[in-house]
Amino acid sequence: MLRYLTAGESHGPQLTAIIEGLPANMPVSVEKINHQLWRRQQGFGRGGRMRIETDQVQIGSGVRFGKTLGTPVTLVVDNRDWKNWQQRMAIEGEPPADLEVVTKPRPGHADLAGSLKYNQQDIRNVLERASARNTATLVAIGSVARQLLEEFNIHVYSHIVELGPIKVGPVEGAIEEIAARAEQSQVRVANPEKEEEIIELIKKVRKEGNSLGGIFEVVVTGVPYGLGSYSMPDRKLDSRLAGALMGIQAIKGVEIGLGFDAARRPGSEVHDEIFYSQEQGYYRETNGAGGIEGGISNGQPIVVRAAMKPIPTLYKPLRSVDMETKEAYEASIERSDVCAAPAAAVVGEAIVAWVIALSFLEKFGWDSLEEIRANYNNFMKMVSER
Ligand SMILES: Cc1cc2nc3c(=O)[nH]c(=O)nc-3n(C[C@H](O)[C@H](O)[C@H](O)COP(=O)(O)O)c2cc1C
Ligand SMILES: C=C(O[C@@H]1CC(C(=O)O)=C[C@@H](OP(=O)(O)O)[C@H]1O)C(=O)O
Repeated sequence: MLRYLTAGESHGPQLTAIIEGLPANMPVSVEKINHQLWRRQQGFGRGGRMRIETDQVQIGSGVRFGKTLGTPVTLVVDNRDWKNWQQRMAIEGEPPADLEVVTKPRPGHADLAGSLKYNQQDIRNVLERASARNTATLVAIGSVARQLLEEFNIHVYSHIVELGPIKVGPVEGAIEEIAARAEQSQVRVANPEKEEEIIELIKKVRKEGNSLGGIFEVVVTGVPYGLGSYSMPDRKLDSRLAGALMGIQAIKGVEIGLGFDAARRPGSEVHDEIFYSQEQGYYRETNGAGGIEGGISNGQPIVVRAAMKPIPTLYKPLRSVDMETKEAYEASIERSDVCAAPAAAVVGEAIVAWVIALSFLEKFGWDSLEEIRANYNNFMKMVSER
């Protein structure tokens, strides 16, 4: 089974991920991982921390001469901010006498529930891991998954479809072109006319001490029939995608294909009719299902959207209560993102790539790239003959 674990605090020395279950002989490029890490750090609306960090991965195991060994792969990303936190985040010793203990929970963050659950008097012990800093490790593991998928011509793209109240609107072209335009945009939108409006909105919201969320879409092309299964809920490709996307900080909703809109339409305007031709085999003219029927990929592009709530740390804070004094307070904020939806889209791509790779290996085997390729080619032939 392909699986991963991540570890690391936001202001600790480093973030670590271990991937287990990758096939042997698969190319892994550090440069490609670093490129994905760089993409996650972009996007208008981010705060001061992104000027400190320049995320770079180090591979500590499982790869030799650029190829996997079939053994666990360790990925490490250093926190450059660590040097500013060494006393406050020391691994050993006593807390410094002047340590500022965090006792003021922010609505919308893990602060209150986390400090009660883990019996922490210092909310820093909660927020350090609840923070989305560790989405860097998700992008790193997702980038490795992507490199496996690329071997089979499977590609993952994303763009922002809504940001706060602004709908990007219909965007023209094939997904590759849409994603290429989004890649050039400071807010990952494929409609350049909307970019300025969105940037102005983020500036205004920042000035007001407020924050914004957004909705991003991830599309995967080249996915063969047969990933996932209807046989058990946890094997359904859609349930896996929804769970994985919901695992990203601040994601509050996931839609596959038409998603919530499917519930508002009659069946004739939802389901994708089936056609057959000698050249194409079975094909569809629509993709309301978003590439998944009965929990199984149906050969169409996978289309999934996720909704991110606004950032909880506000420069003009919401009302809360100091957990030590029980008094109402309005906290002062050091720094925060105002909008991180474009970054979340890159994390979304990564985690979607991970789920597709996991389901791909489940279908075609785990041990070596050559064996997987033979199984894949055989299955594709079987499908083309039906
Ligand atoms: C890429 C990214 C960046 C984020 N940046 C911040 C931030 O700067 N400040 C903040 O309060 N929350 C930020 N968040 C959101 C919080 O991490 C998140 O709301 C919090 O962990 C609570 O989890 P929940 O929203 O899933 O309930 C960010 C989320 C993502 C995905
Ligand atoms: C560090 C990252 O995002 C952080 C996510 C985050 C949060 O509360 O989730 C809070 C901020 O961290 P800090 O308190 O250090 O400014 C963001 O910068 C990152 O994306 O790499």
